[in-house]
Amino acid sequence: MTSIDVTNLTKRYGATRAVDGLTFAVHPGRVTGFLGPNGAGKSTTMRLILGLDRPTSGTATIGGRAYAAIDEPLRHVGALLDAGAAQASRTARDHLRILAAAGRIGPRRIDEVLEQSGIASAANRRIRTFSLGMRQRLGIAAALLGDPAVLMLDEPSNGLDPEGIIWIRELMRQLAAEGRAVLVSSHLMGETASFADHLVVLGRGRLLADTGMRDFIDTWTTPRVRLRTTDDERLRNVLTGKGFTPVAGEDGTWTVEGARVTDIGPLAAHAGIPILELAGEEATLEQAYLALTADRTEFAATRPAAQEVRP
Ligand SMILES: Nc1ncnc2c1ncn2[C@@H]1O[C@H](COP(=O)(O)OP(=O)(O)OP(=O)(O)O)[C@@H](O)[C@H]1O
Repeated sequence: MTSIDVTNLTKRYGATRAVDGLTFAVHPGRVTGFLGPNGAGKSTTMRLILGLDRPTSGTATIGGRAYAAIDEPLRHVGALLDAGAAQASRTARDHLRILAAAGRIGPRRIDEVLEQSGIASAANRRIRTFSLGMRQRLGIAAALLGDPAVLMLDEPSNGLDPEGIIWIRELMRQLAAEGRAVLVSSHLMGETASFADHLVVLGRGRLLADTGMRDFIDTWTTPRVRLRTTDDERLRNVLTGKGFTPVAGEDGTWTVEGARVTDIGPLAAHAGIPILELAGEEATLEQAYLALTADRTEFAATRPAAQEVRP
């Protein structure tokens, strides 16, 4: 089982610390979402892991080895960093053929990954005729070519249509279920929530969070319950008496911050208050992420949406 291990990794570009003392691991068998505002250092970290840039200090290893020390690296690590990098005058098949030959990968894999990426019917077309989504699929096909145990994908949903977004989500879940280590950067919180088990969040090159998805959401959001009753007065009195602050909505419902249905249901039952509706409101990854970045004020400056986050 192969992991990615980043240890005290720092990369300076002149006065900019793109990556600053970063330590985290990407474990096999799960999808790790890699989040952070623009310029947080996600792409730089991926480039350092792939040996495309040299760290100022610290290490990044895959299965305990630096990328440059791995024999036949395409068989161990697949990466999608810049889907625009493929030479536009080549066909998709030729592009993959050249990569396969360089990585000493048998040509049989080419058809498999073309099929798996949904571009088999366009295999003999020149890449210059490809849409952004097709280029993205070709980049993913290239990443899968060596059947690697580790995958690193930078914004893989970029340019994909709704069907493509569902495809990439299912593909990542499948790759993790097969026991691979999958690191995926994204700015799309709804998307990330749909495929990631674990999160690594960066801000200005530093680690802000390294935690399970559920824990992250629970830590950075407050639960909330919405309910409706025929006896508003008693409901308000009972809940206020228990330290809650129910807020009446215009549509006749009440909202209670900091409460779960398991808090409110038994209280109402015990007091004999008729309940017409009782629902917990699921907090989202986006709310949690914005709360985290709002809490660290240096990351909130460019994020007015943070004001919409529940306290
Ligand atoms: N080759 C380079 N030379 C100088 N500065 C660089 C270089 N590459 C990255 N940087 C700087 O390093 C910081 C981190 O950039 P990076 O692209 O890693 O962030 P990111 O989290 O991937 O951002 P985004 O979400 O916008 O892709 C930024 O301030 C960026 O300007």
